[in-house]
Amino acid sequence: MTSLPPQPLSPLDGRYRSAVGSLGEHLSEAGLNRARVHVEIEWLIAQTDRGFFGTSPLPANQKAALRQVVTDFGQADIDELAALEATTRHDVKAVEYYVRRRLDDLGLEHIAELTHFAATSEDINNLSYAITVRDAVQQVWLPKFRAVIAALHELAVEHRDAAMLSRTHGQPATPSTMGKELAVFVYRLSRIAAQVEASEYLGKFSGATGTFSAHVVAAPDVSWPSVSQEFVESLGLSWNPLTTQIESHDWQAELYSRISHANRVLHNLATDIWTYISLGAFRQIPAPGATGSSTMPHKVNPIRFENAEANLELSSAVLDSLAATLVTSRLQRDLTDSSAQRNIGVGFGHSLLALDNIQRGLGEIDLDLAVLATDLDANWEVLGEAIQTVIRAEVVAGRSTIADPYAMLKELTRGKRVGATELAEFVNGLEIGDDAKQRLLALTPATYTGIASGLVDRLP
Ligand SMILES: O=C(O)C[C@H](Nc1ncnc2c1ncn2[C@@H]1O[C@H](COP(=O)(O)O)[C@@H](O)[C@H]1O)C(=O)O
Repeated sequence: MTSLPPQPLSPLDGRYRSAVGSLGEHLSEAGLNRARVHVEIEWLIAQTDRGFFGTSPLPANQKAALRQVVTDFGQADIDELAALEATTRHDVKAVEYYVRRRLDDLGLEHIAELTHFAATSEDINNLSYAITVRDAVQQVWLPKFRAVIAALHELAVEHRDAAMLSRTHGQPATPSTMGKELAVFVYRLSRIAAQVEASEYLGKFSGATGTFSAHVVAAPDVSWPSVSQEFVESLGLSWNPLTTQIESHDWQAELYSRISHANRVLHNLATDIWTYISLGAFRQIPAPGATGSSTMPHKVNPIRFENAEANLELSSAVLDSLAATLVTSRLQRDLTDSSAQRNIGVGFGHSLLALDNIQRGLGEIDLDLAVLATDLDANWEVLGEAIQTVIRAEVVAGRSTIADPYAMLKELTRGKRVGATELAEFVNGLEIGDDAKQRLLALTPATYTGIASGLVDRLP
């Protein structure tokens, strides 16, 4: 047997590439390296702008040329960095040498020694991760998450009045509407979206052990904490003033826990929709040319929701692991964070893939109102709650002397099938006020939905 050409080990880079490829712009090794080059170049510009060590601010065309190194970053640069790293065996040192070469190309050798000046690798790495994770969240993950919420919101509004039998413990319970049940998820997911939106992205820039030691010994008169703060903030990040060698990664733990929480709520949604499909409440719209089962030709399987379920679990496994491991680093640093952070894209990728499947799945289902109506009509006993509650109110109001209405309704309905006629007879025989009796006689399982429809309108 001949060996296969090199193959991706992760399905995210294989069969699912088209659904998650946009994350690679930020959370890939190349995305990280481009951000590192960006940070190194901005640090060069920040230093010369401040005239450190007798330098002058670079003219606009030279700044533009330096920044173009970042905007033009492509395959040749990826390869060059890989070749450099093969020698240095240190990824950030490779970036430094790459930037120095670009300074040579641009005739800026006189500032070469300011490349990576006073910086430790983590100064570059933590800012690069903060930038790439921020951009991945804001430009890719959140828009997809918001699109799923919007699709769900639309379905909730469309089905706001679609009465359905509820099932608590899987058993028939007080009816609701499909719109209200979907609105619950819209509300939950929207809260998490707002939390993710408000996430903080922290950065440190303070040298090998967070003490500015190299900085101070080279330039004792500079207010280095201010320079550090200004530099970190100029990259659109929040400044972390007090760290060891590494940024402490608490913001990452917070963010990954939030995404993982979103995954779990989405998992709840996926399994609920799966169950509604299984009960016949939602019909699946067959895709032309698609096959459900290789042997049972009649089948349309809920594969979108099943795929989402699996990928949400995988995403949370990775993100939970990152959230746990990243907050510990022995003494002033160990390198476990570096190795663990390589998998941030894996965590986001599985979540994004799940979102894509949920979005597509939501577009391929149709509510079957006839099935909902049949289901409701087969379960009149759910009105037992309505009747016993109305009797209680009548007793308190002095219009009834019925003793223990709950027990009375339990006797009539518990574990039994009770039809419309039997219930009407029962209500007619009750000693309660006429108003209450008429209200109960008018009630059907399909109208016993309280203010479920109106609750949908309360969605923000
Ligand atoms: O500024 C410094 O470099 C200071 C140095 N600490 C380090 N900080 C950041 N990166 C470092 C550090 N040490 C190694 N490396 C390089 O990290 C890379 C680890 O590879 P991987 O496990 O694949 O993530 C891999 O490229 C390693 O070479 C220290 O001694 O405190």
